[in-house]
Amino acid sequence: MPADTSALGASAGRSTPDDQLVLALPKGRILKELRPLLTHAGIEPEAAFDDDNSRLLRFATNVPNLSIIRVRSFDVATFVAFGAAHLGVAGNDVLMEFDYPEIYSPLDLGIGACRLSVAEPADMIEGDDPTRWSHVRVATKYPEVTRRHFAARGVQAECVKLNGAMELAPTLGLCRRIVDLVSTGSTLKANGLVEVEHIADVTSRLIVNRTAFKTRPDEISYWIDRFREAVNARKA
Ligand SMILES: Nc1ncnc2c1ncn2[C@@H]1O[C@H](COP(=O)(O)OP(=O)(O)OP(=O)(O)O)[C@@H](O)[C@H]1O
Ligand SMILES: O=P(O)(O)OC[C@H]1O[C@H](OP(=O)(O)OP(=O)(O)O)[C@H](O)[C@@H]1O
Repeated sequence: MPADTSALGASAGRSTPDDQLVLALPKGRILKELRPLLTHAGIEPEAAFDDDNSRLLRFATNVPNLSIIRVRSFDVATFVAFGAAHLGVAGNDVLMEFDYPEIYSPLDLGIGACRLSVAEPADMIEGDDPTRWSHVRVATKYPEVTRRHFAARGVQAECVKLNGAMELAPTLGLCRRIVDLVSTGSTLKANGLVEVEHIADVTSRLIVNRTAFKTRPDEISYWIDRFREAVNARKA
């Protein structure tokens, strides 16, 4: 049963775009998994949200004081950290990379499960001893996480920032190793790479701007509770 949002006290016509709560959602694969959770939490975006041809970026919902923005996954964290959005959904890969102190992450949504790993060409593995590395050159979308991961054991990581298709980098001589997300492992396999180190497990989280949580505690707690119920219903 979707949640009864009338408990929020937001009646049609009462809120203006300026006082609406803004929920930032990532485009792409997470959105597909998130859709049933949204419905269960009682949020139905306007029709344009599901129309791939629509150029709209901010969407009204059935809840008068809640609108949705659809942005790139890394930008969800930035919109929430700067308070431009009050709530959002982001993978902990993104949260680890930015490490924004303004973001509070109260709920694991249990979607977007994958892992962040170090990988290298399969034919390099024999004779390669990671404990002997002192300097590595790595292609990644996650330079901060990568540097921290290697620095923790005294290895200096030189990171080459890429935004996708990291798996191409070793074959084309850009670097010998990559740090990227792995789920089924098929992208690594198809490109002749193997995982050599696990950095972190990844799932998507509900995130909240800390200041907004202090200034609008009832509304934000309401949505955390609705999402928690949706996650529990999915597990049941
Ligand atoms: N293979 C995967 N399996 C499961 N979850 C994934 C996988 N790849 C990415 N994710 C999760 O989904 C989030 C968004 O990834 P996605 O691939 O949709 O965006 P992107 O194409 O990398 O970024 P952008 O939004 O900048 O185009 C990641 O931050 C991660 O948390
Ligand atoms: O282990 P797998 O199941 O193969 O998934 C891993 C792939 O998924 C992600 O890429 P995505 O498909 O999002 O494309 P991108 O490189 O454009 O981000 C990630 O960057 C890997 O390339």
